[in-house]
Amino acid sequence: MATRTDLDGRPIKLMTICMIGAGGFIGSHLCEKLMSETPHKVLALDVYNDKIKHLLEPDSLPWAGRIQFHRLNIKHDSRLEGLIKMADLVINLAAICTPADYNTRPLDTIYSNFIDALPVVKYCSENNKRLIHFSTCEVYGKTIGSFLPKDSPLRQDPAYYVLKEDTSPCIFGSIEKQRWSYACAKQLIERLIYAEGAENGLEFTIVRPFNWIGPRMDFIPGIDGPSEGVPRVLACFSNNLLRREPLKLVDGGESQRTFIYIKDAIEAVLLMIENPDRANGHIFNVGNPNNEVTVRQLAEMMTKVYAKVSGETVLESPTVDVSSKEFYGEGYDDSDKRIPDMTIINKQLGWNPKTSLWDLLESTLTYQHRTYAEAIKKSIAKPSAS
Ligand SMILES: NC(=O)c1ccc[n+]([C@@H]2O[C@H](COP(=O)([O-])OP(=O)(O)OC[C@H]3O[C@@H](n4cnc5c(N)ncnc54)[C@H](O)[C@@H]3O)[C@@H](O)[C@H]2O)c1
Ligand SMILES: O=c1ccn([C@@H]2O[C@H](COP(=O)(O)OP(=O)(O)O[C@H]3OC[C@@H](O)[C@H](O)[C@H]3O)[C@@H](O)[C@H]2O)c(=O)[nH]1
Repeated sequence: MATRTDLDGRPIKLMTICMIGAGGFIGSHLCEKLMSETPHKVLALDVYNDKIKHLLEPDSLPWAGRIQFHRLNIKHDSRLEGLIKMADLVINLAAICTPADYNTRPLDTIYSNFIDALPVVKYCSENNKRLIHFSTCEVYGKTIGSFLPKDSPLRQDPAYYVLKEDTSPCIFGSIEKQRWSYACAKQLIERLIYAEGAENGLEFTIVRPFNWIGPRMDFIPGIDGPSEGVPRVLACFSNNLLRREPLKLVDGGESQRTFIYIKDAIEAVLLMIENPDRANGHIFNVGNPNNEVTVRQLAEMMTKVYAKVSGETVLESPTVDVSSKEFYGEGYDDSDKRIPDMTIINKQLGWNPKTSLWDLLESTLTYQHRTYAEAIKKSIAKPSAS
């Protein structure tokens, strides 16, 4: 391999990366990228490894020996500190991060996103290890604009809705709206990491992903996850399309999101990994401001794209309205709109997202159809005994 250089033309040093939560959606794509395009070594830690099995076996893979899986739960495993000590860089992705859990399992959500991350931060700080920690765009909560009257012209002013790392406030709902248990726990761990940087010199980067989507996200209920489970919206809508059921629009599908293709986002993470001088001490929004839709528009686009890639007709009523109380239960609330400001990541890393929403849905739904259509047909033909 030719000498690889960073953004400032310096040779990139070979690293051993301790990746916690490597078996999840983002972790699987990051491991794939690191194995296929870099010479770095990965200590992959997770409770599961199904999504990275293709990188671990067989032994003849070109990167054999560069990725090592350690099955462990960071809640209670004394191997954690030793593995962190072996690494040059720690990336923490481990978390409960599906909205259906925030209001129904608030304790697990807070423990997972705050308490369980504490030893990781502490071991990094004590052992002088660089940390890239995955936070979330949810730390911004609701936009300032959402509190203005519906007909206020200020709602059109980006100052009232674009989310900026260094100036936007974090606006959550009341305590009984347990939806915010996740965002609040993530905010506190961000503050703790920032304080470790300020007081003890911890070298850190905080990533705030804005709805990264693509293949291997979450699970399809009843196929590779629990039948009653509620994954994030991409998997919910994929499941509905695969089963020829109407897509469920929570509270009218009026919330707005910007979706980014996982492969674009992973490019940004690789730049952070390999350009520590430009990434350390920063919090980065990583999203695609050009791909904004309401959830209703997302449902309509996914319906069209799925018809194209599967060759199936569209249902007469492709969507159905459902209340958030019915879908998620008591204590659900929502972020109204999420547009990332890209100034900081652009300036520090020169990164920009590339893939349009239509294109990313086309490749993702092609994957969903290829991976799940047969299994769904079989499960429908042979309903489980009850
Ligand atoms: N995907 C997104 O759009 C998005 C958006 C915002 C924030 N994030 C953040 O990015 C990170 C990764 O998200 P993802 O989408 O890959 O989620 P994911 O659920 O697919 O991955 C998380 C992984 O962490 C593992 N994990 C959880 N608790 C663990 C523990 N105690 N010990 C060991 N492993 C544990 C899980 O088994 C899972 O494989 C999370 O911190 C999440 O909050 C993701
Ligand atoms: O079937 C569904 C599922 C979801 N939705 C709606 O679709 C929107 C997006 O829902 P998602 O499940 O993808 O999750 P959210 O965007 O609300 O939160 C996510 O944001 C960033 C991360 O930290 C987490 O991965 C998650 O909290 C929400 O408004 C939700 O109410 C539906 O209308 N129907």
